[in-house]
Amino acid sequence: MKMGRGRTSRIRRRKLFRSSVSGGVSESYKPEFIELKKWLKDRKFEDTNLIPACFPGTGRGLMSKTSLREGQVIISLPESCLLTTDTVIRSYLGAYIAKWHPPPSPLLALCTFLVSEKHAGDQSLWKPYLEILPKAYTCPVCLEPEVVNLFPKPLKAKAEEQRTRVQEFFSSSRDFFSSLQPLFAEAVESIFSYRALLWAWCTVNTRAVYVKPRQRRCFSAEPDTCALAPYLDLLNHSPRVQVEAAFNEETRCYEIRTASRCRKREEVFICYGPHDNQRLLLDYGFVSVHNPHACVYVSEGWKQLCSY
Ligand SMILES: C[S@@+](CC[C@H](N)C(=O)[O-])C[C@H]1O[C@@H](n2cnc3c(N)ncnc32)[C@H](O)[C@@H]1O
Repeated sequence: MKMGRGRTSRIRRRKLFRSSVSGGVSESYKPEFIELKKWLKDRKFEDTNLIPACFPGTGRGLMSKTSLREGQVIISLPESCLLTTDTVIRSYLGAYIAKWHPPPSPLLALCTFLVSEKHAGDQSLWKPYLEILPKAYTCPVCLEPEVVNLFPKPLKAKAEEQRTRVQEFFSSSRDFFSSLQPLFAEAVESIFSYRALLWAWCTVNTRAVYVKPRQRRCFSAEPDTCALAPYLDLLNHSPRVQVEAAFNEETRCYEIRTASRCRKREEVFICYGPHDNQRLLLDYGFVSVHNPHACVYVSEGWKQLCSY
């Protein structure tokens, strides 16, 4: 192909260069995203700024449709789209939670709802959201012990702690799951398996946004600060961007305002926090290359050696 030398061809080449910098390939044509967009529209959310796309390096994320200014609200998700403990309490699980002693944790309520709705399949009102959730996760708790064994000692210890925590979460929740038997035709043990709970735990752990703590008597004293935010939770992390994210009491929407500019068709990032790579791997199942918060953990032996 002959390359022109005029202004139009320069603009065309610049455009080509830009899209190859981001390298994002739109996924908005996929049936699962078409369904999700319809579901969101029914809940009064229509996105003008972003489209789902797949990016080299970061995988699935959101791409800007137009250029985004500093200070612009990039997404404003209505309360009706959020999955919180309120959603769970209002559901068929509410009565079971209210009568269970000791009161279940807010995390258990969210995980139970996710597993139960996933089990409901086509009957679930949350199906379009559940369909776009990852089928599997890469947090250390999901990795084979042989893989965890290859981690540096401090990370291996944290990964084992995480596995113990999730296993205990499962064993301490089994009686509560048994109490839900009247809701299901199948045995609850086959629905609320360790595998299913692990998937739900990772879903909440890697995707939930922070909301103002609420205190309700039907839940244990653990903080009730997690909300699942469909679509918004497709935003990937970059330690280099700054955003403000919070539930706006006036608009009754969860809003994200960016402090960084973003060009058209680039991946739009948010910052999950100033996390080092150990924290990112433990909490989200990935590490960030060129992470300005990266640090090296040294074990006791090394500390003693360095103090000589
Ligand atoms: C809130 S979700 C973001 C959307 C997610 N990529 C998806 O496809 O559903 C968080 C997960 O995205 C992935 N992720 C986020 N930021 C990333 C990054 N900078 N590089 C690689 N993976 C990332 C990790 O798997 C993380 O657990």
